[in-house]
Amino acid sequence: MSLAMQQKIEIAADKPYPVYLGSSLEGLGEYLHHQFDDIEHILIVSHQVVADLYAQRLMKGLQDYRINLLIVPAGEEEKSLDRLSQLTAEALGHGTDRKSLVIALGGGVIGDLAGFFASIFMRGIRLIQVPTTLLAQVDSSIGGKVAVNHPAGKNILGAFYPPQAVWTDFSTLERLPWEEVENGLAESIKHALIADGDLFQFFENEQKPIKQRDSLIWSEMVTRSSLVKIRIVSQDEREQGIRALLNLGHSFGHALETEMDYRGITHGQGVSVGIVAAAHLAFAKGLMTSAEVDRVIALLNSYGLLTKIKGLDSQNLLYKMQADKKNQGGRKILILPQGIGQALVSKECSDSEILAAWKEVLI
Ligand SMILES: NC(=O)c1ccc[n+]([C@@H]2O[C@H](COP(=O)([O-])OP(=O)(O)OC[C@H]3O[C@@H](n4cnc5c(N)ncnc54)[C@H](O)[C@@H]3O)[C@@H](O)[C@H]2O)c1
Ligand SMILES: O=C(O)C(=O)C[C@@H](O)[C@H](O)[C@H](O)COP(=O)(O)O
Ligand SMILES: [Zn+2]
Repeated sequence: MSLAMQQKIEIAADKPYPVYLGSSLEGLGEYLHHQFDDIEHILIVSHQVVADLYAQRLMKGLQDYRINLLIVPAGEEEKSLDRLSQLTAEALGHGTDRKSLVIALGGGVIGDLAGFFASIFMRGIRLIQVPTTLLAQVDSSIGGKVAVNHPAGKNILGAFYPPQAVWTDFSTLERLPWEEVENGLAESIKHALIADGDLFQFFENEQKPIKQRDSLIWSEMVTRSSLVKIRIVSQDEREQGIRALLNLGHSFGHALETEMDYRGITHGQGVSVGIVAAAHLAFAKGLMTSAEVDRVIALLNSYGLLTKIKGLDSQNLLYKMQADKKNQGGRKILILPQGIGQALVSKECSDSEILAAWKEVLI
């Protein structure tokens, strides 16, 4: 995969920040030198596998800084208060102070965990997101949501904490295992379904080059999908309105993840099954035709994404949905697709309609 030209896109927010698409890991040091004159110490938070692949390249540009690399075990279950506490102890042991910078080098788990750590350590220290999974590049690194999970609810403890910058190097996706690509595709297809019908068609038409990891098509896929997220969070940083659409599939997906104790299911798989459930609910509400529901399921299936799940109880899952952050006054609020390329926020879904949607995806 060759390096594409770097593109800088500014996110409109209370504190605007840039997303650099198609940048190079080696170039981050020069950027930091140029932007900040008061950083001496950097904490890089990563997984071992990612550090083995990319820490050296990143550190090439960081020779003038005192660097500590903190390794977090991989897995959604590590996005926890326990791991946050462990990170805090390690950071203090390394003399981290208010002028230190955190670099989150990894996927969404690292971005959310290290990001939440940065948001609360000494009441907040600076953060740069360096996303290395497809999911993190198109979704989690953008928009400032950071969090850890709780046994009773996904991302229940968190913050809106914009980074100083998002530094996206497409070449880090070269060695990403296909099952992790699938997780990113779930969110990318979600972006297409809620806001960009042409992107949905792109996913339908470009299956071969996407599966073959054609570098130009991948750059286009990451860029177009990131642009959907950038456009939405720039209009509504704190989810007062349109940003909620990015939660399509998540009321169902988060319930699955919580019910399974964040093990044996990935976030992307939960989202993929959740999109299917939301599409069935949208059909029941007259918002989608059955042909459109079939089109969504066919696209997810064509990339090998999960569209049904075994061995779970719909009543338990309905109960888990009570922890959804979109709910108001005990009423469930769901995001429903409206055809292909549009979505809406629905406050009108009854428990029996939601249970019926669950039954469509449970086997
Ligand atoms: N903050 C947000 O807006 C937001 C958005 C979407 C998802 N999320 C969160 O993101 C998390 C899921 O993120 P994810 O799907 O990236 O999973 P992940 O962070 O667990 O990464 C998946 C696996 O890929 C490995 N990996 C990472 N980069 C690699 C690379 N370049 N090459 C090879 N292996 C690599 C990791 O070590 C890990 O084992 C969930 O916790 C979800 O809630 C947050
Ligand atoms: O950025 C957002 O807003 C999203 O909803 C993106 C989601 O893909 C992501 O999983 C997010 O972390 C979910 O947010 P939450 O508020 O439901 O925890
Ligand atoms: Zn998500």
